[in-house]
Formats: sequence, C-alpha cells, structure tokens
Amino acid sequence: MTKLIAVLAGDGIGPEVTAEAVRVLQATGLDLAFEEAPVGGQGYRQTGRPLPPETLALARRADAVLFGAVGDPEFDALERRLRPEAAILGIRREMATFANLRPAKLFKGLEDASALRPEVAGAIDLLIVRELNGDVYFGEKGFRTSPAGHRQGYDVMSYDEAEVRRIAAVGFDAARRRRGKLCSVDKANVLETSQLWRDVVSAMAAEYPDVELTHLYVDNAAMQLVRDPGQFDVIVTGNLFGDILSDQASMCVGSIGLLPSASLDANGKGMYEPIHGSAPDIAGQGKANPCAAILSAAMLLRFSLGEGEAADRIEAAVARAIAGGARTGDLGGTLSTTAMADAVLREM
Ligand SMILES: NC(=O)C1=CN([C@@H]2O[C@H](COP(=O)(O)OP(=O)(O)OC[C@H]3O[C@@H](n4cnc5c(N)ncnc54)[C@H](O)[C@@H]3O)[C@@H](O)[C@H]2O)C=CC1
Ligand SMILES: CC(C)CC(=O)C(=O)O
Ligand SMILES: [Mg+2]
Repeated sequence: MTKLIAVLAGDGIGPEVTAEAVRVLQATGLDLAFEEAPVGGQGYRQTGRPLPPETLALARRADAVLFGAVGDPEFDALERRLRPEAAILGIRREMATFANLRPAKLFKGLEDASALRPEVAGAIDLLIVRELNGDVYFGEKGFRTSPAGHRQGYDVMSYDEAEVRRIAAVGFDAARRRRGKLCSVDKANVLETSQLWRDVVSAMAAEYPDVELTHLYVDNAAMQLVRDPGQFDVIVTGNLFGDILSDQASMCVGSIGLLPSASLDANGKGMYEPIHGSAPDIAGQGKANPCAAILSAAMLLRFSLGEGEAADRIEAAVARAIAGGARTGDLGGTLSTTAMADAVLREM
C-alpha cells in the first residue's frame, strides 16, 4: 500500500535539502507518495500563519513527515508567536513527538573535517536522546516591567516527572539496544527542574540493571564531548541542553550538515528533520550539505515505515559517497547541494 509522506520544506535551505532527500526516497523504489505543504515563513507568506491548519492536518494524516527547516530573517521583528520558529515548536507539540533522536558518528574519511583530533573523532558513535515537548521552550514566557521600571523577559523552565520518565525510558531502551551505557545530562547542582530529572532517572535505573547509568552536569558534558566523545553511547537530556549539545556534536563529526534526527511520538509516528536550521547565510546558493536531510529520510524509512533495509542502503550510500571524496563546502569541498545528492544516488 502506498505510504504518504508529508513534505514540509520550510525556509532558507530547507527546500534545497528536502528536495534532495525526496529524490533519494524516490530512488529506493518503494511505493511512496509525497504531498507538500507550507510551514514557517513560507506558511506565513502563503496563509498568514507559520503553521497553517491544513499543514498540520496533512502531517497528522501522513504516514510520516519530512521536515526541512524554518526561520526567515524577514520575520525577525514580528511578534514571537508569528515567527517562523513557532511553527516547529507548534508542530512538535501538536504531534506529541516528544523523543528526538540525534545520532552522531564519524564517517570514514571525514577525520580531517572534524573539529577534533582524528584519533578522538574516530571514536565517536553516540546518540543524543533529546526531550522535545517540554522544558524552557514551552514554559510560560513573556515580557514584563520590573519594580525598578526595567524591561524583563522571562521563560519558565519546568518538567513533569511523567515527561522525564517517558524520555528516560527511550534513553534506557536505546542504550540497551546499543552498547549499554546511558549518560543523563542535567544541571542538578543549580536547577530544581534538573534535580527532579536526576531523581526520576536514577529511580528508573533499577528497571534497567543491564544499562550502566551515569550523570553529568551539562557544562561538564559539553567539555567531555570535545575531550573524549568516545566515552558516550546514549545521552539523554532535556530540550534546551539537547539542542545545544547536538549542534556541538555535529562539529565533532565534521559539520552540522551531516546530523539527521527523528522526532517520535509514543506510537512510532514521526517527523524527520536535519538538526540544522534554515541557514539564511547560504540559502539560495546551492551550497547546503543535503546529507543531514538525506539521512533523516533514512530514519523515516526505518522508524515510521519499517523499511530498515532501504534505510541501510541510503546510509551506506552516504558513507560510500563521503569515503569516495564527495564534499560540499562545509566539509571543505566544492560540490553543490544537488551534486552531493547525485554522488549519494550513484552509490545507491
Ligand atoms: N529545525 C529548525 O527548523 C531550526 C531552525 N532554526 C532557525 O534557522 C535560522 C538560522 O539559525 P542559525 O542559528 O543560523 O542555525 P543554522 O543551523 O541555520 O546555521 C548555522 C550555521 O551552520 C551552517 N549550516 C547549517 N546547515 C547547513 C548545511 N546543511 N550545510 C552547510 N552548512 C550549514 C549555516 O550556514 C550557518 O553558518 C534561525 O531562524 C533559527 O531560529 C535553527 C535551528 C533549527
Ligand atoms: C527553533 C529551535 C528550537 C529549533 C532548534 O534549534 C532545534 O530543534 O534544534
Ligand atoms: Mg538546534
């Protein structure tokens, strides 16, 4: 039966890299149908809303969502609610995709592109499990005037223990399937939210005797990620810390243009997106690395469509293309977005 993929390309380089991911999905020969809908600045321009209801309806109806990126400098001055970024937070929340899986592994041949020494970078094979529906991004927020008459901005950070438990379970389960190590990252020395987080995660360890659980404060985790990333198997953390640590992890393996992600709900329905944003600085120039989007498409096949074999084929093709020297500018090469995808398609 035909599977429907909702394609929400969004802004900036979103449409450029998403088009290449769709080409790769089409090359698998699977019975897939694609339906596009506007989101972000694109949605705002076309309908006056960053997350049009029709777009959300399509995302719900589809078997999986392929997301590009949102964010457009033209709308930076607009009220926050209407800014393109509101679309991605909105769709993540509406679709209850609370578990964001962000794998990072050094591709053979990219030792020179990593920000780390080759022997350090070579040991990277980790998975960041980032909570995606809560934390400071979704707390009460606003502007107010202080008693001294100063303008104040505030964003409330909070986690419910049930939210912590469900994401920690994803982390423990992933560690169980991988190398049996889970590192929970928080800031429990300062934040109440993090104390609750650590308490809940620690209590769950008894249910996973085969998983070795450790804890790190986020500042130390950021340092360890550069000093000795090979120590990490699975990292589980909140929305804010996971956002930051995953961008950092991307440079440890060479570029933000390489890291894919899966955002899953409790039933395995998902939205698949590169971890990067709309990159206005290179948008429209054919410079963006499409690998993060292509690898996100592979995750889509594996997690939402049960097509693990096709996912393996795409991932192996990306690895071979890179090992063979295919490089966009972010990796020190000269290939255009489309030429990089062509190199992957040749390997398929
Ligand atoms: N998932 C999403 O939709 C996200 C949206 N954003 C939004 O994107 C806009 C730009 O944000 P930035 O902080 O600049 O982050 P960004 O991730 O868009 O770009 C950061 C840097 O990485 C480079 N880069 C990103 N993706 C690349 C790729 N595929 N190939 C080569 N180079 C790449 C960019 O050129 C830029 O120099 C903002 O509006 C932000 O809110 C940011 C992150 C995620
Ligand atoms: C709008 C941001 C929360 C998106 C982002 O940076 C991310 O999800 O990585
Ligand atoms: Mg981010």
